[in-house]
Amino acid sequence: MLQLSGLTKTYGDQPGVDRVDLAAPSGSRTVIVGPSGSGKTTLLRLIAGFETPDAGNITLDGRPLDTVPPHQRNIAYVAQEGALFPHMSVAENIGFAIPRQASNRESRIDTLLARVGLSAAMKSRRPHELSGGQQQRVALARALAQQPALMLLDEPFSALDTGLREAMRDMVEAVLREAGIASILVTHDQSEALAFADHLVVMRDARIADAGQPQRLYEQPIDIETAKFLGETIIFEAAIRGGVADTPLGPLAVDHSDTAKATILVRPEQVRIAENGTLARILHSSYRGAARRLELECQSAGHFSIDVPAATSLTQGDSVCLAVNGRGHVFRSR
Ligand SMILES: Nc1ncnc2c1ncn2[C@@H]1O[C@H](COP(=O)(O)OP(=O)(O)OP(=O)(O)O)[C@@H](O)[C@H]1O
Repeated sequence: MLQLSGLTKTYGDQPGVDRVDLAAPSGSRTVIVGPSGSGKTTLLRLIAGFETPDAGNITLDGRPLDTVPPHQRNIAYVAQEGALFPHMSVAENIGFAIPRQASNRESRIDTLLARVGLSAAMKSRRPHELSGGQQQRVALARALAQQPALMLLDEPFSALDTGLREAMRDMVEAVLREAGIASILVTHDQSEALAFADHLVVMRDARIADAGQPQRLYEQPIDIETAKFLGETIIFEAAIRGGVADTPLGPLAVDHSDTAKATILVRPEQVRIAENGTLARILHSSYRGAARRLELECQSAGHFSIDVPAATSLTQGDSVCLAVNGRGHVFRSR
């Protein structure tokens, strides 16, 4: 189990990471998301030991890491571009952390290659003879060869295109799960974060803005900024009476006690077209293959977009009635 408490790192007068507390149980998958400059990479580099904290501490399985150099931390690091040794073959890269004299060295390299979905024919290739996705697979195999307690993944899929990205993400998740290795993944991509994480951390201005189970963060984010960071939003103010908010989209059950004025979140996918309900006008309709996206204007709930079946006959200028599924979320802080 990795434990961070009060972890702080400042560059001049610029906070990199500010009083961060975090626990990652063994075998867990933590994802850190946040806008550029929010401190994600700094946090990973502190954990890896590439940076020294100004305050706070890091323990792994109860052992303080303050004075432990990076290569003795039992932590592997996979960077954005893989950073393979260019002059070494695939086999030599993967075998880097396996002692030369180990009798099972070759078979371990073969097992790791297979585990990341690469054929044995790749063994003698150099990194420049591999695609971006293959290079990232080798980087992952090299990190797995260290048999770490914790794997740090800093935007490891960001150089790959969408389809490959998803395949790689699923592969990495499966491999780490099988090996029982805890991981901390940094990404810019909200959907990647929600898909990979069992614990999601949103960073902002060097601090943790919100953390918890991905579904909780998506449905019940702590504040408007976190809500917007994790997906599209419809936000309005309304009074709550008897657990029901009187909203521009009609009466809506909410997760908060009664108050005269609350700020409420609804996700656009909760909104559907209904026989009757709140009137909205279609400003724009665009075909997206699997669905059609309607950009709507609703007098008091503003502009937002919803996806409907692609075959719909609704077009720009039409009026529709809207209803909301599920509950609205009331922000506790703003
Ligand atoms: N070596 C450094 N020297 C000075 N300032 C730094 C250094 N590394 C990071 N910072 C600053 O610390 C803050 C956090 O940077 P960090 O790279 O951790 O953010 P990030 O969330 O990983 O951003 P990105 O998503 O763009 O990679 C930024 O304001 C950055 O300018």
